[in-house]
Parts: sequence; C-alpha cells; structure tokens
Amino acid sequence: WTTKDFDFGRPLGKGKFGSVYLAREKRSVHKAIVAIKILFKSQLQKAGVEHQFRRELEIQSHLKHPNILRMFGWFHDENRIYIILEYACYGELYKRLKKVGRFDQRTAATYMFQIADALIYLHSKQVIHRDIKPENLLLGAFGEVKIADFGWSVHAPSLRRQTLCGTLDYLPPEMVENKRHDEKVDHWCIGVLCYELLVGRPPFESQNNQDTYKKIVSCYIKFPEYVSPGARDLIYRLLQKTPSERLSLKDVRKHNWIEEHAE
Ligand SMILES: CC(C)CCNC(=O)Cn1cc(-c2ccc3c(-c4nc5ccccc5[nH]4)n[nH]c3c2)cn1
Repeated sequence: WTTKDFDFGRPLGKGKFGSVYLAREKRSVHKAIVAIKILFKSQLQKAGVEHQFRRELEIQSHLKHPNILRMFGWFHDENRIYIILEYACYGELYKRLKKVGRFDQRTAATYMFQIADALIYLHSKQVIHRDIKPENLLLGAFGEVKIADFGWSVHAPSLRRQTLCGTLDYLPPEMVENKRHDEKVDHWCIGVLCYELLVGRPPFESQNNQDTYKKIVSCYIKFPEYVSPGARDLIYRLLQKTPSERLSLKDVRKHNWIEEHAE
C-alpha cells in the first residue's frame, strides 16, 4: 500500500502520536471506506516506543472479532507510518454517552455482553488490559461496540477526562497499590464501565485523585436509586478488591441482568 491508493477525507481524531483520517481505497470495486491513522516516526523514536509499537502492530494484526476494531494493515513512507483501521461509522461511544447522559438497561447490557465476548477472545490469546473505558470504544454500523485500543493516545476530538494521563477512574485496586496485575484487571474495568454506562459517570469519580484512590481501594460504591438490583449485583460481582473473586467473563455473559436486558 501507499498513500496513492487512498483518497483522504476529514480528520476523525487527533492525539499525541498522530491523527486519524477518513479514507477511501481507490481501486477496490466496493470503494472500501477505512480510517487511516498517521504516526510520525520521529515522535515514536523520541518517545522510545518503536519496539512496543511493533509488538502492538503484530498483536493487532492477528485480532479478528466483531467487537474489536480491525486493523487491516500498515505501510510507511520516509517520515510517517500509516495504519489502516476499520471505520466505525457511529463514532465514539463516549460522545454518545455524554449526549444522552446515561444509557437504558437494554443498551448498557448489550454493550456489556459484546465487550465480555471480546475480552474472552482477547484473553484466549493472552492479550490483557486493553484499557476498557468509554473513550476507547467506538460504534459500528449495527450499533455494536468496537474496542479500539487507543493505547497510542489518539483522542478523537472529544472532551477528555480531566487528567491528561487518562482517567484514574478505571484503575483497579491492585494497580493503584502498584501490585502485580493479571487479566482480572479487565474484569474490574468492565465493572466500572457498566456503572458509567448506566449512571453517566464512573463510580469512584471525585474532586481529586486522592479521593478517587481511596474510593477505589475501599470499593466504596453508591448507586442512584434508578439502578436496578440486577445491574447492582453484576457491578458488585465485578468490583471485587480481590482479583480472583471477580466474576468470570463467561458468567458475565450469562448473568441474569444481561440475559434479561441484552439484545
Ligand atoms: C499500534 C497500532 C496497532 C494501534 C492501532 N490502533 C489504533 O491506532 C487505535 N486507534 C483507533 C482509532 C480510530 C479513531 C476513530 C475511528 C473511527 C471513527 N468513526 C467515526 C464516525 C463519526 C465520528 C468520528 C469517528 N471516528 N473509525 N475508526 C476509528 C479508529 C485511532 N486510534
């Protein structure tokens, strides 16, 4: 591939390491629409992340799941690297959540099922900690959620959380306390996500980082009265301080609140 194979359209997102553009592949008979992320080699070199980046490229090129944003390939020229990504036509879940305030149980349960399904797939390939949070989720043509690993901090133009290093709200206790962590961090994150999808803000949000940390390590959760008992049960079973006690992803998919509300 080269840039000459594509007509570039509007920017879809901008960030520290690069920006993402809408693009159409010229030759394909069905005029494939894709998102192309452009990274500058100099910036990757300056940040000393080239090898990590290659590893990420390698991992992502083998991932194929309906709820994980596809990476179709990549190419480079003298100064830039171009990553050909799936175009998610309904954009950022985060923006939609901000717009509607909070989702109904059917929407939230459907997204939770899809993300649990994607994580089962990822964990089966020994891939963890995909940094599940609304900013990293996009929406496909059928309203399905797509995990886009923005680890490369390309934030589409939407108001980011208050701290630039990414929100602390999603950090599990073992990471707050700088202990070893395993794939169970993802179980914690989808517990935080489920709360945020239903309430419109994360459960441990506070004025400052210290208070957020305190709430995280104490697993102190307050629910607004409209959160149903079924949703509370699922969230409690995921937001367990001890990683091994967190609900398994297969049990998340089978949880009665998910069974009752997911589409
Ligand atoms: C190291 C490398 C393998 C990382 C590859 N993964 C990424 O670069 C993660 N990433 C995905 C994107 C991204 C951002 C936006 C979109 C969009 C998209 N669709 C939109 C529709 C309406 C409004 C905004 C939209 N953004 N589709 N696909 C995207 C993909 C940016 N970074």
